[in-house]
Amino acid sequence: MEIESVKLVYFSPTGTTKAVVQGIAHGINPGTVELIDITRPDARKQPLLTLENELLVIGVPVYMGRVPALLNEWLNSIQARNTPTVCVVVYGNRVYDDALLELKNIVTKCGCTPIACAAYLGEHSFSNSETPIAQGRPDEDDLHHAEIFGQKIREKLQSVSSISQVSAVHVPGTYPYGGVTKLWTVDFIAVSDECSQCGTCAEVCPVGAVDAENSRLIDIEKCITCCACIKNCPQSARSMKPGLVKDASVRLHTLYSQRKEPEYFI
Ligand SMILES: Cc1cc2nc3c(=O)[nH]c(=O)nc-3n(C[C@H](O)[C@H](O)[C@H](O)COP(=O)(O)O)c2cc1C
Repeated sequence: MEIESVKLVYFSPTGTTKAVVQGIAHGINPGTVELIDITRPDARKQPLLTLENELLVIGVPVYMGRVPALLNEWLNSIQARNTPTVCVVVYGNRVYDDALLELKNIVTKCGCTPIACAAYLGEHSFSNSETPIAQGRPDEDDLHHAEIFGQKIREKLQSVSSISQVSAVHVPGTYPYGGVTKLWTVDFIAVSDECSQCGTCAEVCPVGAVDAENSRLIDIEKCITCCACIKNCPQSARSMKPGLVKDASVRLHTLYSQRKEPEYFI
């Protein structure tokens, strides 16, 4: 099978998932790559339709060992017809639990044919200069790994003449899934006087939780604690208040300091 085009789909509030799937696409080296960034709420209003002659690469971060629940509706609405698909989860050096299996099962139900899956490492959303967790990842080695994985995907597809000949992929995980889908409802963002009300935080929020006129106003019922607003603030005016999320950051920094390596299944 020749790959003519790749649809690169990603949800990536702090950019690590995007970097990983782009690294994989680099290795696949197709004619064209269409980026489908589903991070912003507007982008998730548009359903995805794909066919057998396209390759779909879908990347999501791991939230509490699961596929982020806010993506369920959009992911389940994908309309595919035997589309060869690569499932990728990116996690912050703790665990990915059953998230990869969950993503694979969701896309299979939508008509996709998983041909390869992988779990990569990304700097943890809760990481900061005081309590770094997987800081700087994906790094050069991770991106090299992603490129090699991309080349292997290409070779796998080139070794068959139709999608029906592709061997099944097995990934770790069990069903019913472990992990947690309900995220914390927590008021954890401190905004300093450095804030210039530039509106970047509202723009980058994947769930529209930050008020565009007053960046101090955060709807904590909507907030998914992704930290995109903290990490993207041009004035570094946003940080974590003492409490649940900051404590988690300290705990993760202490418990998960040992470097984990990416894995692929093909
Ligand atoms: C609410 C939430 C839950 C998370 N749960 C996990 C987890 O269970 N295991 C893990 O290793 N990392 C976890 N992370 C970290 C992210 O998976 C990781 O930082 C990822 O690289 C973020 O992707 P992004 O840069 O594309 O936003 C969590 C992050 C958030 C915000």
